[in-house]
Amino acid sequence: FRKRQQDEPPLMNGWIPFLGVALEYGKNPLEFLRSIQREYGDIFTCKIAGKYFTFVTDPFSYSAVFRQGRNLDFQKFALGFSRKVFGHADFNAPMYSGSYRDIHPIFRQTLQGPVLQQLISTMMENIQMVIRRDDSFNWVTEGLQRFVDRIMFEAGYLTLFGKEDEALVSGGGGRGAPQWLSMRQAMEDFHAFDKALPEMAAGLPIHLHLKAFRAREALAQKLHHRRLKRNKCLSALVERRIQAFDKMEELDEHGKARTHLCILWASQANTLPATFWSLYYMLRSPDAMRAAQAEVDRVLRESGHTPENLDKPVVLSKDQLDGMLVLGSIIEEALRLSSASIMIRVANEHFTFTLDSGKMVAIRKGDHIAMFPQMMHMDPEIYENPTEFKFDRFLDENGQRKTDFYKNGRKLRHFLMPFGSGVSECPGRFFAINEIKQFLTLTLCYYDMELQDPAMPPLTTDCTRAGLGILPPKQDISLRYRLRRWVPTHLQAPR
Ligand code: HEM
Repeated sequence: FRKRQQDEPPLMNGWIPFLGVALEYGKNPLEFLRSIQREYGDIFTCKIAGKYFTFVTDPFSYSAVFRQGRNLDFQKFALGFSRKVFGHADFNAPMYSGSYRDIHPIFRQTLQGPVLQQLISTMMENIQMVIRRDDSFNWVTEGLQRFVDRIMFEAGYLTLFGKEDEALVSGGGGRGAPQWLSMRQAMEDFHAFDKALPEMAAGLPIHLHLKAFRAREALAQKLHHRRLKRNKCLSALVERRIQAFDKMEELDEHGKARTHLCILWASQANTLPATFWSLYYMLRSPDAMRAAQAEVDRVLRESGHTPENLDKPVVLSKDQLDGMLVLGSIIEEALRLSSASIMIRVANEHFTFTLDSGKMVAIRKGDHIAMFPQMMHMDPEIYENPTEFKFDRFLDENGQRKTDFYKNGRKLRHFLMPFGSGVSECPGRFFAINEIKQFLTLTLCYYDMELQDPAMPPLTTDCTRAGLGILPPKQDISLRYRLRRWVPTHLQAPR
């Protein structure tokens, strides 16, 4: 057990060798960290599974962490973690680290700025392609999570990795079915792998999780370069990464495929539950439904969806989606309630860290600095009744996006961080918000939807995701829906 040195933060060694406080932390990180914060203040160190994590819990001090770029490293931890779970090469090693430095910026270059429009247009087509395959004009019941995953997994996958050539998939015969069947299998594999991820994050080798291991390898098979290169409409992100990894001669084909698996996971693992919560909270709140439906109707009307072109797919620009502030607020509120990401940096050197309060603490080389924004998202001083869903929490009195939130009478710079912040901030965040907006818009346009049992007590989250992002619900819930024969609501007779 390590001893606390002078000027170091309070230290929680726990009483179990190696594990430290891992069990208490893993059971419910939010409650555990809150209780330590109450006792020891805004900064403290916990031993978790053999490593030392110094938690910075004061949101005003987050900027001080982000300013420590020289002393605190993000890549080392992120690449080490990703290598462990996805099984790709060690890109921290000298033989790869030079070339990998050129690969990382591809995220920002292909997921942000003007190129985003193309990604959004493809996603719009793909969501509608999946919805239009549906023929449930009579009421059907399905798990809400299943409904969301079925549509969003396939649409998101095809948007990034392109569509397989149907003639090749079906041996030249069938139309349509093989692509979706192969997507359904990929979705099952994705869930089998993703479910085991928290345990792998805690250190369990994937080989002890045979089902997850097989699922990971099956997914990687689909992402071999020779197969991806045959696909139509590859995203710029995947195309550029294929070119870059092809230049790394040391990597074999399966090793390259595993690097694409990281992208598949990053693009789906948080988006699926975030979409689930956005739709769930919207359906539960009559006020949210009314406001969202009015916004969707307005935008559809503006983009010319008239009775003459009802059979044509809905097309919305990025600007139109950006202007959908009610949906934006619903999504941000759902993210606030369900996000439990942990942000981690590793100290390159011994250094002194100065908190916003002016207090100084000594940080040891090799220790991890951790931020857990869920503590801020659930702080009643910042968000009144923090466990309640308020669809317009992120709208001001003029209906614009609200950005002023306060603690101790001071305005917060960081008040909502489901996507992290600083150097490691999620590069896919703009795409993610847009694709959830597209999903909500299109499901409101194409379906009548209601929860089977609206009076059921609110779903709770499963709080054991080891800081890996958006928490899934503890269980699924039944959704009733039927297609509306492609008629946008503003063109329907009042119901
Ligand atoms: C609601 C959906 C999403 C949420 C909540 C989310 C959240 C996050 C978070 C918390 C991180 C790590 C930040 C950190 O460690 O500080 C991250 C990283 C990342 N995300 Fe997202 N994400 C979402 C969707 C997406 C999508 C759709 C994509 C891609 C198309 C994507 C691509 C990535 C990538 C590539 C990284 C790693 C960045 C790096 O290594 O620098 N994410 N995301």
